[in-house]
Amino acid sequence: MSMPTIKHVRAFTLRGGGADYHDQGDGHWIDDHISTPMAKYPEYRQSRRSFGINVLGTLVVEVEASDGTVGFAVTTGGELGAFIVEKHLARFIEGAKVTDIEKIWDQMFNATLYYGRKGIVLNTISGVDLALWDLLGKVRQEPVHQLLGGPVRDELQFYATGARPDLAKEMGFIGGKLALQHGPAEGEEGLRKNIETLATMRERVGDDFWLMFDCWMSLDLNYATRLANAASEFGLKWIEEALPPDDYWGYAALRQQVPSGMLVTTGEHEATRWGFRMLLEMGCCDIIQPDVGWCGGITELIKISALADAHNALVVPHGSSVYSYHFVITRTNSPFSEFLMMAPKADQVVPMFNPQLLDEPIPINGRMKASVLDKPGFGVRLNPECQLHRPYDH
Ligand SMILES: C[C@H](O)[C@H](O)[C@@H](O)[C@@H](O)C(=O)O
Ligand SMILES: [Mg+2]
Repeated sequence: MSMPTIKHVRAFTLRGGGADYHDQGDGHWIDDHISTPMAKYPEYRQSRRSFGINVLGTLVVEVEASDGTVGFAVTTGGELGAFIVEKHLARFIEGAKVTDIEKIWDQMFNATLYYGRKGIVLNTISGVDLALWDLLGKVRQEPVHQLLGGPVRDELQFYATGARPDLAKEMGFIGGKLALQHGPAEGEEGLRKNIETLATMRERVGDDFWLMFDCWMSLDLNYATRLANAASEFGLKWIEEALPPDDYWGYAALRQQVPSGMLVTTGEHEATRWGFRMLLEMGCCDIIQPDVGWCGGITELIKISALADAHNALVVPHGSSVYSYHFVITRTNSPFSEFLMMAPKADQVVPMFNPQLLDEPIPINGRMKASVLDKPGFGVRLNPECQLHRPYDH
């Protein structure tokens, strides 16, 4: 069966929310005194935008096939990613068949090995890979989940990340993940405030609703251990990304030191099968949380997930909208998903990559039927009202 070839790949940038979901305006919970590795500097403690969490913006990758079919994807990457696509990766994409996804990935990864391996380069490779899966699905008129082997369950269930786990419970989510607001630089007073927040939420949600802390790489081993022990009294289900991503040794120690039954999770800033092999083989965590738009795309996440399965680890991808939903629904070791509450007060369910993706599905009562995903590719369209900018061409 002859398959179309890829005629063009184009890279655009977009600002304002979307895939770079930290790129929000004032008054948003996601930028309200969240603990980060920069919080040791008081001038960078109140707002993550102050130190540049949103400098990259969204990268839009578009691939057009010889039969006129167009696939696309969005991820975090902006102008840096656009440069890498147009000036470097395009040569491996244009002229290839729409089915050459593995080969294109291998060439993109090995050709950028001298300056890539993780971070913006893997974000960019992920964006291309997601666009290629979208294109293949559209050419074959099949949803991506069907290309991956099909659903293993009838619906997805979600926990919600945001400032209001109490409202998330009312909306039908299975749990609520709080962004930790105080780190080591704020001493015992900060630790007490963290626990007070957890205690208040536990009081509101009762005993059977998951509560988690997301520490966004901001702690040290001692603080994380003390936080976990203090939080145990209020049934903290997991402590997420407590340490910097490269501190595999610290994670391995933390996992031995947290109270019995508390889970240690990490991985959203890790990339490739090799990075996750380190996390798994060093016993760093119980759940890995790759972001499919940052770890290498669907093509790499398939490999990461199989490795995790062999280690009896769960794979719960970091919130990445449809790009992870189509994956999670097909994996037995991905029993639930994250949904990032992008409404400024975390008081209503809005599409995660708002406003960039039209037809982006949202959880209803904390769940999403697999049938909602039964549209070709990832089943979303780029919002034509979003002003695309193409900073480079080739
Ligand atoms: C809520 C966290 O601080 C981050 O903003 C979020 O992007 C990520 O860590 C998550 O797990 O959702
Ligand atoms: Mg996280």
